[in-house]
Amino acid sequence: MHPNPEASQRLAKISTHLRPPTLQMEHRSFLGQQNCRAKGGAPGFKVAILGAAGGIGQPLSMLMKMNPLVSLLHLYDVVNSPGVTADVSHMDTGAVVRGFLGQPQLENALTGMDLVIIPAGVPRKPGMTRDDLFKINAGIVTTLCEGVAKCCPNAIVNLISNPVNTTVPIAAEVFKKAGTYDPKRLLGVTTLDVVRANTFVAEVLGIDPREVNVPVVGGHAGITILPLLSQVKPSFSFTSEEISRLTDRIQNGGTEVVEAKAGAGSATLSMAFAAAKFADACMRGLSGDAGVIECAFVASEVTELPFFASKVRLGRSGLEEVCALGPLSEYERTGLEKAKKELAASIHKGVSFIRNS
Ligand SMILES: NC(=O)c1ccc[n+]([C@@H]2O[C@H](COP(=O)([O-])OP(=O)(O)OC[C@H]3O[C@@H](n4cnc5c(N)ncnc54)[C@H](O)[C@@H]3O)[C@@H](O)[C@H]2O)c1
Ligand SMILES: O=C(O)C[C@H](O)C(=O)O
Repeated sequence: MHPNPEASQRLAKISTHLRPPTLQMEHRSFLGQQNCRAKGGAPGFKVAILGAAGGIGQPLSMLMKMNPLVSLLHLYDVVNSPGVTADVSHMDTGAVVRGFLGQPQLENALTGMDLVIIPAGVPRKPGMTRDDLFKINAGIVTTLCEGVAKCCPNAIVNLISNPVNTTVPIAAEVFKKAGTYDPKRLLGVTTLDVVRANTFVAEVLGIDPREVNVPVVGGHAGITILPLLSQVKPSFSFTSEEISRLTDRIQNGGTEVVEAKAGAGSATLSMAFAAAKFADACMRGLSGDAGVIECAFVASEVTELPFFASKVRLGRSGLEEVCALGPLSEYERTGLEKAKKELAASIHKGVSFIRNS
């Protein structure tokens, strides 16, 4: 007999209350039903991750579950989302987690969402360019964006799937076709380029990377990734040798990871970190925070190209302002011309993929 029968009774009550229903809840949430935890209706954003069981998707799911701005987290994938959902849902943070598996559950995954983050698609292997992913990922992004247009046309979309320079124009065309396109709500995620640039520059300056801010403009592939080292904060005068070495490393940061992973994929952890940072900025903007500035690949009039990555201001309606490039060095002006040529072809490829389909 327990020395304190009252405490023993209370404990028994708590443990029967906790264990079996928790398991039932995980199961029920997979049927798209209301999760018990949702009944309080905590204020916050409803976020879906499409491709949640992948290399990026899993750590990103964890990071979004940790974000206090998220009240409901929908994890969708065509494989393995039940396991990721069960795992992440046990974290004792505020967001309610629901899982969705396979195409028949895509609409339930998307309905009511404020923010949709898309890291679905195949990653590179050594020797491949991001453009080599086009054949498979173009179709995946099209299907997912058709779902967004139908089920949550007002959601902000953070598109991660490569090649970003082409998948963003594809998404725009899908939304135009559906009559839901709003350039303020479609953002290609290029935050990893900024994250890398800050880190590599901080190494040279010998300071904490969190104190560094390098705008990275253009696009998200090779020479289209254009770090504006002349605008680095805190300001610093690099030698030409430093500029060329840093630019090369930032442009090839993705390849550095692909080669180091030797066939096991591309950047996942640093990308999840970057995506979580960008999603947080989007939600802060939506909440009405002032002065939220990030770089992203968006519909733009900063150059003659219809899409371009640059600093943008995020606000209550998503993309509130595309910032001008500011003064460029001679080195950056030359880089910009080369970047624009490649970007024009990548954008055209995405637009024609939908218009000729
Ligand atoms: N924007 C960037 O900076 C950046 C950085 C890194 C990677 N990426 C890109 O992100 C993508 C994902 O990379 P990863 O390493 O996570 O790949 P991964 O293969 O580990 O994961 C991709 C996930 O997408 C899922 N998926 C495939 N088709 C789907 C569909 N139709 N609907 C929903 N989910 C689907 C897969 O099941 C898998 O779980 C790649 O295209 C990669 O090139 C972009
Ligand atoms: O390099 C890749 O293929 C993935 C991603 O675009 C990256 O920059 O790490």
